Amino acid sequence: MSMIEVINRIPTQLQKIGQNKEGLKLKLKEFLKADSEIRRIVIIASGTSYNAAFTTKHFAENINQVPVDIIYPNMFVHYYNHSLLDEKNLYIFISQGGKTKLVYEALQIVKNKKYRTISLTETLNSPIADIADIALEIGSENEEYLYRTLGYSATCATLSWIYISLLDICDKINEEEIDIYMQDYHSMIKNLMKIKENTIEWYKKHKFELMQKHNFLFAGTNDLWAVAQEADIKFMEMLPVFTNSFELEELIHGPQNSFNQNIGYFILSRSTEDREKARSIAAFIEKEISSCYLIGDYDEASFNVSPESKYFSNLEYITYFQVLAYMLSTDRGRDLTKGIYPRVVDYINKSL
Ligand SMILES: O=P(O)(O)OC[C@H]1O[C@](O)(CO)[C@@H](O)[C@@H]1O
Repeated sequence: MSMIEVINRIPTQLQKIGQNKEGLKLKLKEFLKADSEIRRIVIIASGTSYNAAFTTKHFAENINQVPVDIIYPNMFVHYYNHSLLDEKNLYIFISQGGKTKLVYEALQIVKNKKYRTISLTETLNSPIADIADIALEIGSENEEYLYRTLGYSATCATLSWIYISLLDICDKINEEEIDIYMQDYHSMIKNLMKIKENTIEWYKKHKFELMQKHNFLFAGTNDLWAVAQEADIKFMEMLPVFTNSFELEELIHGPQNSFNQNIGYFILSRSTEDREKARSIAAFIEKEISSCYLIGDYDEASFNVSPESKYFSNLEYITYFQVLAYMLSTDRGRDLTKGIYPRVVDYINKSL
């Protein structure tokens, strides 16, 4: 099974996640029944799992009116002030593999305090799922590659439905409003394969230029910053080349000094969010340094994602980068079934 087939499976899996929303809500309701007040949502996760939490943070904070903190497991276990842990918080531990050592240790810390814990893993048959108060599935079922594409999109989708369910449990949303989210979610799902096809066409025209780049840089604002961060990690682990990502404005607070023509630049933007800033930075890079690809929802963009969704368009944007990472890594001759340095585990092991 090639990775593009995994990417092709994303719409079906997202569909299933949407269909499971009642089951998800019931599990959460049963768990939270005694006390549904949530002061903060605190998420502990690494890599792509962290990026999925980051991508949906803005949505969660807007609809639930509850702050969402996302903390790397190592920071949480060793350097976080554990006296800040609060029984009114909801702690979510995400690990697609279900056995990331520090996510497990972080969960143990919160569990020892008897505070509320939820795990999100690919399978419930995993050490992290075993010790959480409630164990939820991400919805990726069985992703074949370690370089997660389906897992990222599924984690974003499941988190979004968790956030909508939390509103529902507290009677802060009615059926019609839930239906608006569901229709919008389906519009996103329906558009993913079209974006995939358009990306392949776009890639054919830009392949020569992209193959010459030594590094890549991604920037965006709001949730597109999180998508930029996920694109960054995909290119880094798959192509593999060294990459970096920035919040849009931060791009010109230092990084611009290191720009050169060997870097491929991607600026993610929406017409409603900092469009002029994105255009100005792209024009600067394009005229002074090298090609800069504006990835947006408008015609002047180098690639128009043409998103159909209002609330879940980040999953439309990431499709472009998932497909591009696959195309570039394949054309560079990368075998995605193997890590570049499997011997790393002789030095340090991240898994239980
Ligand atoms: O979600 P998990 O299984 O804890 O893994 C964390 C990260 O480690 C990787 O598997 C490898 O870096 C990433 O793909 C993933 O995001």
